[in-house]
Amino acid sequence: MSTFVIEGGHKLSGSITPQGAKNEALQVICSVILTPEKVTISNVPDIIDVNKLIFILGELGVKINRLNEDTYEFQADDIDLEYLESDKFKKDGSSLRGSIMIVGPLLARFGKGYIPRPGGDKIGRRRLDTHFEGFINLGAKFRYNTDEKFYGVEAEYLTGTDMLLEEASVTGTANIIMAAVLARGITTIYNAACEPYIQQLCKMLNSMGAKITGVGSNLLKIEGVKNLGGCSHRILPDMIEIGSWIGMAAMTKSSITIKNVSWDNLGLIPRVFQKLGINLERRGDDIFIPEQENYEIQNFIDGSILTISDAPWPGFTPDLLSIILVVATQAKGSVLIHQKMFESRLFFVDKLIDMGAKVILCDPHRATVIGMNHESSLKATVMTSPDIRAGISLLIAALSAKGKSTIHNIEQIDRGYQNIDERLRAIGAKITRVAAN
Ligand SMILES: CC(=O)N[C@H]1[C@@H](OP(=O)(O)OP(=O)(O)OC[C@H]2O[C@@H](n3ccc(=O)[nH]c3=O)[C@H](O)[C@@H]2O)O[C@H](CO)[C@@H](O)[C@@H]1O
Ligand SMILES: C=C(OP(=O)(O)O)C(=O)O
Repeated sequence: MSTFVIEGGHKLSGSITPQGAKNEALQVICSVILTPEKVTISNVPDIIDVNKLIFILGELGVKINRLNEDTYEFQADDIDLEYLESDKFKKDGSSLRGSIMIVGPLLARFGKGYIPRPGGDKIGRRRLDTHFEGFINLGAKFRYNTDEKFYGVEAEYLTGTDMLLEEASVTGTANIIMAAVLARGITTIYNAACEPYIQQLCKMLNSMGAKITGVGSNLLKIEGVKNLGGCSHRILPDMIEIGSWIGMAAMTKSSITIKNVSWDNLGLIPRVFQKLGINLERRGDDIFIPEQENYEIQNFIDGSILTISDAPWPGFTPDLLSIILVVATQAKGSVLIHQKMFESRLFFVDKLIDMGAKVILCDPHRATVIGMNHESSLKATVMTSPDIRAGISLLIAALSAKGKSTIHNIEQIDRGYQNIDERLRAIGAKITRVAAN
């Protein structure tokens, strides 16, 4: 377990460039399984989760050629399906959430897809029903080994159909799309997730020869094709990282420019930070955040207290709520944070309370934050990162706190943030990585 030691209370300045999006990378890298031809993907983030997925593809027999630091060429022309039944795969596949998305493409192209219960953040129940109901609708046979927690789907071929998803699951939608592109006939997916990650996946698949319409909406129409070919694809900047840096600038009273953010793909993200009173300017495709001594939370028009909650896209992403919460601790005013999707993502507020933040955890889904308007700073402390977004939120809290904080279990942060300590040091953060013995 490695650790960050952070000396807080220093202003940051300069510019930071977001990495490629983790959640898009996990989808588009899985899609290379759909074709025997070469696929080139650029702006791939160098993070633990993505590297684990690339490793799994390599074990599956995909040829992987790293063309430069962030660009890979993949070729799935000699897949070893036996690996899927090995103990090794049961271990490798369960180490991240994104591995679940190899199932759809494997099923579509090879007639079978297996996966151990995937990992990812322990932030409450994370069911996979949407994925497997989708495959079953396309004609696959499903089995689940409860002892081994091992899922499997098989089909000689898949047949397009109309389906209405019970929930707009992000990875579930991606998985079903990747299965349906090679199915016989037409599939419609209603209540589809439509995050930029999904839009990017659809654009990439279309450039490989798929026929997907409705991209960006919650109703997708997919006309199955016989084969897909190669393509080149560039991953968008990581919108969750961008939100993290906006929050970090406000909490540390710093002036920061976030470069090349692909503003048009950020949805409500800038607006929600503005509701906390944070000034930010669009400059070309950059976001400039000026130094601000204070930021004041806007109430609703009728004067009632602001609520910020998550919702499937184009609603506000749940992955930024922990960051919004920490930033609110130093705002002027109060806000209710309502994390609707996940059951255990707000428990980290105990650490913020230890640091002096005024937060009431109303129940596992809701927390009221009474901002301190920077009148007293958070106190440095020792903490452990429970999940990726709580981890970055605690890191932001530590950067704003007076004194030396320690964050253990930073692998949880590294799995989604590339070289974070080095990049933050470049803009003035005093952060040191202490490797595990
Ligand atoms: C690798 C990856 O891409 N992970 C993301 C993906 O996870 P993932 O695809 O695993 O998450 P899902 O979209 O399936 O659902 C997340 C949770 O929200 C609940 N739910 C979902 C949809 C809905 O309409 N109502 C609802 O309550 C689900 O029951 C589940 O508990 O999407 C999540 C939701 O944006 C993000 O937090 C994760 O970062
Ligand atoms: C919850 C997240 O990731 P994962 O789905 O990989 O656990 C996240 O990125 O915030």
